[in-house]
Amino acid sequence: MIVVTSQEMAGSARDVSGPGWQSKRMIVREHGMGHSVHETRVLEGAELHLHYKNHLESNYCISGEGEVEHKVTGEVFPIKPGTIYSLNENDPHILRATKGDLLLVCVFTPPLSGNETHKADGSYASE
Ligand SMILES: CC(=O)NCC[C@H](N)C(=O)O
Repeated sequence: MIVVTSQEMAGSARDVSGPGWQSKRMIVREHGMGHSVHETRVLEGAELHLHYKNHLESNYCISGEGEVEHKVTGEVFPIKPGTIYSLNENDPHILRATKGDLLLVCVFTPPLSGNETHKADGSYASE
């Protein structure tokens, strides 16, 4: 069994941040689960242009409010506590935190190794 706490992740090599976000990679590739699970905070007012070309990602909102815009279709979906959105087609998107920090439980497949930050195109490198 694998047990990891947010508290022990704080300040570790798997506590990673970028412009407007911070993420604790709690379950990662080395755990062998086939996915990674992160506690992600997107700071209020942040607008992230993301395109996970090499990964599928789901995000479940715990607190805060925001929206996710599909860059191709132009659709905009509100995000509030209890909302999950899944980028099942490697969808290019814009994530906005509009009211408070967005606190998300984030799942990546295939799993991240834990120390990734975004490339210029909004993706993470493949393995
Ligand atoms: C929602 C999103 O993709 N935020 C950026 C950080 C990412 N969730 C991660 O955990 O690396």
